[in-house]
Amino acid sequence: MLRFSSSISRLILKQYPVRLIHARSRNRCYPDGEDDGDKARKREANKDGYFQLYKSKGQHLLTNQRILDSIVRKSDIKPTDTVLEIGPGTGNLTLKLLEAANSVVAFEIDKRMVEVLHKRVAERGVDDRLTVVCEDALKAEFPEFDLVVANIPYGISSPLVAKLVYGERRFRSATLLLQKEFARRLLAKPGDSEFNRLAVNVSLVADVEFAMDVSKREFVPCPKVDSSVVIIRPKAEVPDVNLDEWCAFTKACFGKKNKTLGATFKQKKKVVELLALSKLTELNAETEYYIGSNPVGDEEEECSSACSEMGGASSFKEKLMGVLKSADFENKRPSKLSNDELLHLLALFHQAGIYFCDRSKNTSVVIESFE
Ligand SMILES: C[S@@+](CC[C@H](N)C(=O)[O-])C[C@H]1O[C@@H](n2cnc3c(N)ncnc32)[C@H](O)[C@@H]1O
Repeated sequence: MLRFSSSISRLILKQYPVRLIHARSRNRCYPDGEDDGDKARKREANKDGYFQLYKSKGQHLLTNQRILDSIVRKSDIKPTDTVLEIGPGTGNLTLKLLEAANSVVAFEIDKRMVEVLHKRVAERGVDDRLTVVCEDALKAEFPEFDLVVANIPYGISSPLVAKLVYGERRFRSATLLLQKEFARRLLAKPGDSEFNRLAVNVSLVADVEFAMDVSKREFVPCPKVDSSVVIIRPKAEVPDVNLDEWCAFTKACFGKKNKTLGATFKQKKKVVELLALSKLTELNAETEYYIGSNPVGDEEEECSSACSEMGGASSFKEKLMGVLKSADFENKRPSKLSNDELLHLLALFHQAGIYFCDRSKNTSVVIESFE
C-alpha cells in the first residue's frame, strides 16, 4: 500500500522511453511521497539510467498525445514561425511543435532534460530546427520569436507572464499550460472573487482567452492540482502609461484588494512612502539636467528628511484623500474597478503630483511577480 508523505515529491522515470513509463503509470495518481517500494525502484532505476523528476523544478511531464496535439492546434502555428518554449523537459511538446513550426527555441534549466531532448530530436532528424538553451528562463534574454507555446513550471508562472507581456519582444500569442487556479486569476474580471493585480496588469497590455482544462492525471508524476491552457494575445495598442508607474500603482492599490482605496491610502506607512516618491519625482524633474552626475544618495537623504516631517505627511495624506474624493474613489474597492477607472485614478494622482515609483531610474520595466 502507498504511504503518503508531504516531504518528498519525486518519481523516477526512465530517461528515454518516457512514453513507455507513462503507459504504465497512466491514470494512476502518484502520491507526493515515496514508500519502501519507491526507494527500491529508485535504487534499481539509478543503476539503469533512470532519473528523478523534481517537484521543486515543476517537473510534471505531459505525455497524452491527444492533449499535446490539441495544444499545438490551438496555438495556430504557421510553418514559418519560430516558437519559444519554456521548460521543454524531455521534449514531448517540443517534438509536436517542430512538426508545425519552422523552428523552436527552448529554455530549459535542467541539463539532464536537455540531453534527453537532444537525443530525441536527433533521432527524428529535426535537430537542426531546434535551439536549446540550458538557462533559467526568468534570467535569460529571449531571442526574437513569433509566439510562445509551453507547459511551464508552475512555480514561475507569475514572473514569466510578467516577463512576456511587459518584455521588449513583440509576439503574436502565448499558449500556456498553467495551474488551473492561476489561469482563473488571469482570466478574472472586475468583481470576480479571483480578480487581483495579476489580471489588472496583464489585461492592460493583453487579452487572455481560455482554451481548455487538463486533468492532473495527464501528467507524470501527477501534481496535486489541475491545469488549464490559456492563450495570451498582446494588444495592438496599449494605453499611454509608464508601465513601471502602472505596476507600482496597482501594487499600492491591491495591497489589500478588498479594502477600500480610502482605507489603503490612509495608512501611515503608505502616506510616508508615497510622499518620499513624489518628492523624489519632483526633485528629479527640477534637477533633470544634473541627474547623470549627482550622487543619488543626496536625493534620497533630502527625501527622507522631508518625509520625517510629520506635518508634511499629514498634509500629503489630505492631498491623497482629496484626489480619491474628487472622483468618488474613496469608498471603492480596487477588486471592483476596471482598468479604465484605474487609469483615470492614476491620471488624477499625477495631476496632483503624486507618483508611485522612482521614475528617474528610467530603465525598462522592472520584471517582477504580479502576485
Ligand atoms: C512542467 S515541466 C514541462 C515539461 C515538458 N514541456 C512537458 O510538457 O512534458 C517544466 C519544465 O521546466 C523546467 N524548468 C523549471 N524551471 C525552469 C526555469 N526557471 N527556466 C527554464 N526551465 C525551467 C523543468 O526542468 C521542466 O523540464
